[in-house]
Amino acid sequence: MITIKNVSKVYGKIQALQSIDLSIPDGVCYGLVGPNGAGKSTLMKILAGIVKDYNGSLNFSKKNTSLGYVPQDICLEETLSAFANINFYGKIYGLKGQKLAHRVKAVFDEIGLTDRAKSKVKTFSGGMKRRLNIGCALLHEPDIVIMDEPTVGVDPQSRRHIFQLIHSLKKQGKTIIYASHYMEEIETLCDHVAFIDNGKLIEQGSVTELLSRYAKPEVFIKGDIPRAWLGTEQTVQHKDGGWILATPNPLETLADLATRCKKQNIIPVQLSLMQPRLEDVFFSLTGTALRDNAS
Ligand SMILES: Nc1ncnc2c1ncn2[C@@H]1O[C@H](COP(=O)(O)OP(=O)(O)OP(=O)(O)O)[C@@H](O)[C@H]1O
Repeated sequence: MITIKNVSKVYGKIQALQSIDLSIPDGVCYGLVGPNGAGKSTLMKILAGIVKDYNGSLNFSKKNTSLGYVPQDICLEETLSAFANINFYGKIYGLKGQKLAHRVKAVFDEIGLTDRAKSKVKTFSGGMKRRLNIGCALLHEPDIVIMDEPTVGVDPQSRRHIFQLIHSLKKQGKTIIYASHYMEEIETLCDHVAFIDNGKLIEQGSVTELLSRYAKPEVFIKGDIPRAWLGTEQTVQHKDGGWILATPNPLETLADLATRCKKQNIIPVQLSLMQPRLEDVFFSLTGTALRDNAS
């Protein structure tokens, strides 16, 4: 367990973090979500021991916890080969000899770049550089992997690869702390999430718990259905050629619509529950969509 207590950080006049309290259980993938400038990177740098002049306290319940940190900005020497870069980081993490050679090989396999090990980094695509950047943090088999927006600017193939890698790290029981402003990624990868906005912790909890607490499913109906048919008491929004109905009782509304369709011999193209999204949770907490602020 990582316990973050009352952590604050100022850069000159900028309050980057304000009284953050968080507990991160072992073995989970923990998402940090917030718009640009929210304070995610600062918190990660504090966790990684890069930013040291902060207020508050940080406690790792396990003694001698090892950390791997994947920075937001790619930190590789472009004129050297992928192998030379990985080897360099391995040495920084204290590996040598057979152990270093074994881990370098294993990491190249994990990031799917074995056949490009001898190529210079400057010949790599953005996605390949990201994968190599991640690999550099895994050489010493850390207990905790901190990843700061590791999929920014990557192609779909590399993104898939990064996701597989994270699933594999989860299976190995690693704790992963993952910052992103892509909600879909957090929903796919993370068990827990903390929303940060303007340096403040807005809310945190398990993804399932937050979804059920803040966002209700909606009902979607699509077909030859005029707005008036849905009645005036419903909050209705037109989307993707159909209607989204916000309702406190989604199952009842669904059943009611099905009954009415049957009675009137209307066959909708689609009649379904729309699952709530983390984006909706963020919106209900802050009144803004994450992407309004994100790049
Ligand atoms: N070294 C620094 N010097 C001065 N201000 C900084 C420094 N690092 C971050 N900040 C400021 O602190 C605030 C939080 O920045 P931080 O990078 O932690 O946010 P973030 O949520 O990671 O944003 P992004 O998604 O854009 O990386 C911002 O206002 C930023 O401009």
